Amino acid sequence: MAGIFSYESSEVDWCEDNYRHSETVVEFFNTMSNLVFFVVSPMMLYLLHPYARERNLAVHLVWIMMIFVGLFSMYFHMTLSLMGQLLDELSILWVLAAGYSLWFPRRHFPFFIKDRSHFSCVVLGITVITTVSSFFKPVANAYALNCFAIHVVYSVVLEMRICTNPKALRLARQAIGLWVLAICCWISDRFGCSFWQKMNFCYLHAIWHILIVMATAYGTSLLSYLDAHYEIPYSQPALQYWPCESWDLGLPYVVLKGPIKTKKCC
Ligand SMILES: CCCCCCCC/C=C\CCCCCCCC(=O)N[C@@H](CO)[C@H](O)/C=C/CCCCCCCCCCCCC
Ligand SMILES: [Ca+2]
Ligand SMILES: [Zn+2]
Repeated sequence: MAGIFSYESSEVDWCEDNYRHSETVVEFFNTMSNLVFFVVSPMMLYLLHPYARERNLAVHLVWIMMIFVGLFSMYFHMTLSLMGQLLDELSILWVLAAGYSLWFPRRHFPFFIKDRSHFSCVVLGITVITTVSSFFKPVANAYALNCFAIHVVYSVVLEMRICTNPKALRLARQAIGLWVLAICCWISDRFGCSFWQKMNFCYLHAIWHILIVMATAYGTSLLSYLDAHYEIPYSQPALQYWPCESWDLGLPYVVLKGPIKTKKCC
């Protein structure tokens, strides 16, 4: 049991040189780049609050859980322990599960699903089974997670085929663009390490952390907008960017321009 906590007990080792910048932190830049989770998550919690308050406060789960993903990812790169790897991957799995339960478009539900609560129960069941399976071949977990990510992108593409809002279409292109850049960095770090070592540039996994957090911010704002558009249309949702609304640059979020049904407490 103690073995899974020991340094370098994971089979996974990223391209960055181990112990190059510190004796206690195995991969320094991969560890520190996770600080982006602690900056972006509270901002997204704040920016999406009006939509969450009107629709369902459970929406906040995604960005609260993202703080834990950042923590576990830091622990993983700091130790490269098997425990760190499992915590990192399982926390991502549960964020994906929360995202699917909240935002997977109702019109794509399989025929046997009655409503969103039924869908969430099925997602919960699949997530529990996947969590148990993840202990059998941990080295395969990241690939399975990337397959889920491809399905998320595919669902977004399907939604965009019927979407006519130019701001939402632009946001979808930005989100998918960020995700493509992120996954190229992840794959290149995994499989092209000898090349990047020759170039003396082993920071692609650290760049992946930053890009995937941004892709998630863009993706979750888009999915929140689509959800509000279909489920609470009276609230007249619209997309905006913080801090640079005029350039459509920064962190995207949903504003509600119509009447609000929930009571304002303060
Ligand atoms: C309709 C479905 C809605 C789903 C909502 C999307 C919720 C976002 C889910 C996950 C957040 C990603 C967090 C990334 C953490 C990175 C930590 C990390 O680097 N881990 C690696 C080890 O250090 C590990 O090898 C990585 C494994 C692969 C992770 C796959 C992440 C999936 C990201 C999905 C992003 C969707 C973007 C949508 C764009 C249109
Ligand atoms: Ca390494
Ligand atoms: Zn990582």
